[in-house]
Amino acid sequence: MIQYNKILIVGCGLIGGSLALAFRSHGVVKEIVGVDLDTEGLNKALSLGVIDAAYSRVEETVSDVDLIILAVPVQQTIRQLEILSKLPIKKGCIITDVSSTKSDICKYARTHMPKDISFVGGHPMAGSEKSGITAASPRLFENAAYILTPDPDCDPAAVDKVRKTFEQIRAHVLVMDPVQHDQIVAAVSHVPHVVAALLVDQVADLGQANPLYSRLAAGGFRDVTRIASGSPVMWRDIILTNREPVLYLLKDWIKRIEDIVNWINEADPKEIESFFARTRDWRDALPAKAKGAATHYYEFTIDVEDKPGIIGNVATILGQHEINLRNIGILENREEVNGQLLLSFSSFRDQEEAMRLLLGHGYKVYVRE
Ligand SMILES: NC(=O)C1=CN([C@@H]2O[C@H](COP(=O)(O)OP(=O)(O)OC[C@H]3O[C@@H](n4cnc5c(N)ncnc54)[C@H](O)[C@@H]3O)[C@@H](O)[C@H]2O)C=CC1
Ligand SMILES: O=C(O)C(=O)Cc1ccc(O)cc1
Repeated sequence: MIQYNKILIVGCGLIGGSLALAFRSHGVVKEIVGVDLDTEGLNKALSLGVIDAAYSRVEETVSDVDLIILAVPVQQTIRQLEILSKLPIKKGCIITDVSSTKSDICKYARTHMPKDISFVGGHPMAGSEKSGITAASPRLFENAAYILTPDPDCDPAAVDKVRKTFEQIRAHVLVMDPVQHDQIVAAVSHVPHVVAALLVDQVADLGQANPLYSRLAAGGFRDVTRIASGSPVMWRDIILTNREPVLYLLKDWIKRIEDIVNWINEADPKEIESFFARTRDWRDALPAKAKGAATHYYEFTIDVEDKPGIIGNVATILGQHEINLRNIGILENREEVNGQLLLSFSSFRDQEEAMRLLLGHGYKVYVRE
């Protein structure tokens, strides 16, 4: 079992916060310190107990940490590596990152980082369209692929330690070359993001002249465009650091769009049906989504006042009655949902019992569909 004395998380948002929570719940670390430019988010991470101490710059806390996690947008990750390369880092400290693209970062680390610092590039294939500490979850990485892209010259003991660290939070670690990584994620993540944004852009333009477009944008449109709600800064950096593979695939798209335009133009039923049949078959054959953070079988929300200690209060009520709370999260996006605090349980019995208790303590309870 891996246990670090002190981990530094640079960027206490969705991914940094989720890693901190997962490390805590799996005994990976004794103390977690956080750095973030956004003081509001950083203070929230501190008051929620996600981190033990908060700093505004890495310089203030770096000297005695054993593992540094860079969880900031891609271009900021490179900037942080530059800063770290000039600081007195503890001997044996390992640096890893979580950025969605790997070639530029790994190239920078290989050419600029001191040789006695082990940098192991990383990318958890788990996340969401939400940002910030309030969207963080300790179970985000359970059953998710976690890709590592170590340099061939990196100390194998450091790579092994990083692998074991992420396995301990129940992720499935895969080691691959950064260039291959970027080509694959361009197809399964980056181009889909561009396409989702294009779909939204088209309907948004049409909607300017007619509000019925947004009123009728339901079901399928919402499913296929969910990811377009992601952080614009994060996605800007991803696209700008993976230009070649993204451009290659978008040019391929133009050809594919031309094919579909031709089949529709020619009213070709055979081609149109066979296109929908082969894409459905491939989609249906994808492995079933593993049970992870996104799957909460028994959950409800409650209304709570925005004051310190409220989460602790709810957790205490449930803990005193030995109800196993699986996850607790603050909902920022209140669309179609009553209640700000989402509680998830492993069983229907726990959910029912928790609802009864919290109602008894005066909380307003809302069951989700
Ligand atoms: N959102 C997702 O689903 C996933 C994101 N990633 C990668 O994880 C990284 C972080 O993304 P999220 O956690 O989603 O974003 P986020 O926006 O939730 O968190 C990023 C945090 O970094 C802070 N930050 C930005 N620049 C900084 C700087 N120079 N110094 C200190 N703090 C700084 C921000 O204030 C923010 O709190 C990105 O590189 C992204 O590509 C990887 C997998 C999934
Ligand atoms: O919202 C989703 O479903 C995502 O796919 C999130 C995501 C965003 C960026 C990544 O590099 C990895 C995962």
